[in-house]
Amino acid sequence: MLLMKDIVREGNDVLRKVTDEVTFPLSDETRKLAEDMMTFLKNSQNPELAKKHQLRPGVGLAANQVGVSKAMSAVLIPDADDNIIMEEMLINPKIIRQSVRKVALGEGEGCLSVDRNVPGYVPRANKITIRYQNMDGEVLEKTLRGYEAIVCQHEIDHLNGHLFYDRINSDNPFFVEDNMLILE
Ligand SMILES: CNC(=O)c1cccc(C)c1Nc1nc(N2CCN(c3ccccc3Cl)CC2)nc(N2CSC[C@H]2C(=O)NC)n1
Ligand code: NI
Repeated sequence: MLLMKDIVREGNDVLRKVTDEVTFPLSDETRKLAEDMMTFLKNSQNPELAKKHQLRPGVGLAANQVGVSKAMSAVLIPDADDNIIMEEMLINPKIIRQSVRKVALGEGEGCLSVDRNVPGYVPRANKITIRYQNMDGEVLEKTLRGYEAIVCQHEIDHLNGHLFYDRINSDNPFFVEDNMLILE
């Protein structure tokens, strides 16, 4: 199982490279990695397992965060009652439509590869449509808003070598762009 020691931290070049397209059918190795990434997120959201294995909780994990430069991310988003509202392997994801209107988490963003607090709003499109492939190679499209849109943009950024703080306004980290929504 993946542990925090397997998570690559900022400063490692693999986080700054554009990841390679995933080809189908998935090799056994790639399929297992995808499964391990989703299992990591599940374990990280389970209080007992997170405590036992010292896991930081996350709702998204990109393959280059575990040192594999492939365009795939696991996303596992629960709601306040721990019902899963999104469980998806995003393979070769692309944002094909995005709103002008921006959104940002009021508390800022965290990242499993960044062992420090970087305060500030991370402005992202409030509504996006992504095109991606699932584990069977089927091409799917999904429209996302708010928190789900934020998480998927954070993960797709990873696959393109970006980290969340690249998007924080350096002059004024808490600058609120026109019409920007702040999610508390
Ligand atoms: C610096 N301030 C902050 O971090 C921050 C501070 C406060 C609030 C928020 C909302 C913040 N922001 C933030 N909180 C999260 N979590 C909230 C807790 N949760 C979780 C925790 C426990 C069990 C189950 C779960 Cl589900 C896990 C996810 N996740 C992300 N991000 C940014 S997009 C990718 C995603 C990610 O997975 N990061 C590792 N940001
Ligand atoms: Ni991250």
